[in-house]
Amino acid sequence: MRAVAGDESQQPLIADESGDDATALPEVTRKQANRLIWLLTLSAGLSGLLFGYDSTLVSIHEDLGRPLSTFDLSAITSSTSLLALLASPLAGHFADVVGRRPVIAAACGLFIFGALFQSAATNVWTMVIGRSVVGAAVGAASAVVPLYIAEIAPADRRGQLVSVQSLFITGGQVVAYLAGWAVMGRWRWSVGFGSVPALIQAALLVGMPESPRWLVLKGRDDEAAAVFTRLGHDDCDHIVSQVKHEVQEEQLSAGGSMFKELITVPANRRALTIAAGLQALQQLSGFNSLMYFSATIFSLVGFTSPIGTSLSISVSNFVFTLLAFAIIDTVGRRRILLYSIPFMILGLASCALAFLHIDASPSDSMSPSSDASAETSSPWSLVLLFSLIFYVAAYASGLGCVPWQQSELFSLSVRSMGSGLATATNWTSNFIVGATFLPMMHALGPSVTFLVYVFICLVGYIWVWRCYPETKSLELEQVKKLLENGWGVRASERPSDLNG
Ligand SMILES: O[C@H]1[C@H](O)[C@@H](O)[C@H](O)[C@@H](O)[C@H]1O
Repeated sequence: MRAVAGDESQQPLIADESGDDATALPEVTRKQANRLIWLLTLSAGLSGLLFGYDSTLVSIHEDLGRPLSTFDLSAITSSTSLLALLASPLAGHFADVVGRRPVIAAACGLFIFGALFQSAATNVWTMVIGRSVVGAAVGAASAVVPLYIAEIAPADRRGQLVSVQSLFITGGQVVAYLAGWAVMGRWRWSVGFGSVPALIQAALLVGMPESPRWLVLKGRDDEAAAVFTRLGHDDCDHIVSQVKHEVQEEQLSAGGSMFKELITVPANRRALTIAAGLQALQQLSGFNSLMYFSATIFSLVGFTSPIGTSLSISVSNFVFTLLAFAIIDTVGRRRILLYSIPFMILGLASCALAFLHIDASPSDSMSPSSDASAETSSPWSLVLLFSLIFYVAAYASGLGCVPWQQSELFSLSVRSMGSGLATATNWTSNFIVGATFLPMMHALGPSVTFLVYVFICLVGYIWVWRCYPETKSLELEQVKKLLENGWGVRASERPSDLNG
């Protein structure tokens, strides 16, 4: 357990919220609180399943009134990420004004509506509208769900609980591949199926309490204390007054405007730089080019079952997210990234090498070529497959998961706006990678394209090493202190320095 140097007023809060303190509660109460925290995490995390499911490419081949052109396909696929990037900062704003829970509920409603609308689409433009509605839901949920989970989680399990969302996302991507396969072209079923988890979530939302920290922010202290009690804190008045004190301090220093506070207060500005930087790095390292185009890549290099091979990418992504989930609170966020990014670089570099030996000339189509089975895979194609899986494993155990811890970096009064802006950075970068991957493959060739991602990961590694402090086990209220006088990397690496 840690305290920030020189800040005596934080000490009791740390004791209140630690896992140790929870053991002081009667066993039954502690178990009930644990169960509730898990239930809330899983209910909120269901949005992640929809995020993963809906952010995967839909393969629609007919049935929309005309054969689909490349333009139609890109409009259908990019509408999701475009709307997600617009919706996430808005969701951050509304999560501050009306609360975290109503925004999760609104996203849930949009998921249901969007899924049904898509499955009834009669032409390209109605499909684009359906995808856009789902995109807005994905954007809102991806900004607010990790924030909600971080605000209800005990400090020592926060990393793991927030990572549940990543497990759901990557699980949703596997299910989307499997569903696409199982329905074999009956895409109306696969898009409509997206409404099922959303309906389950709608039912679960009825019993979901508002984030107690947001309640304190809005002066609803009694309600906040009641939620903290249900979450297993035994001295709720104390934690409420600590969070309140924090809010008052922040409001005094910023003079009212949330955006001004985010940009002008140095600790907040650093938090935003780290959160948005990590999200940009997650996307610009190129992972989603595999998610979206791996079937195309595999058909180019002559694999007989490109879709099956692509499934191995999404399954590896899911399996290694489990690893991140298991170790994030013990190894820590920063250390996981410092250990895993070098392996990403290695994987990408050996992909670039393999491509040098493979005759892969990209075509205009985004769909895997159907006569790929005519070619035979060379040993270099196998090297490519293993390198890609290696890269995915390294990505999933670090960069795929860690940036979603973003909300812990922000102090309460700017947390939702900061998380919204960082999420918008994720979707903007996602859009850039989706739009540039195939043109880069054409213009630069596959080897150089992969070397570009190597370069981005190298720069990202150095930046993480210099600027991203370890936040594991710190209270949300403490992280702000860490960022007050610099990036806080040294202080966070030496727990003894943090014990005032
Ligand atoms: O954390 C998730 C996860 O890594 C997904 O697999 C990826 O598709 C998303 O873009 C990312 O945000």
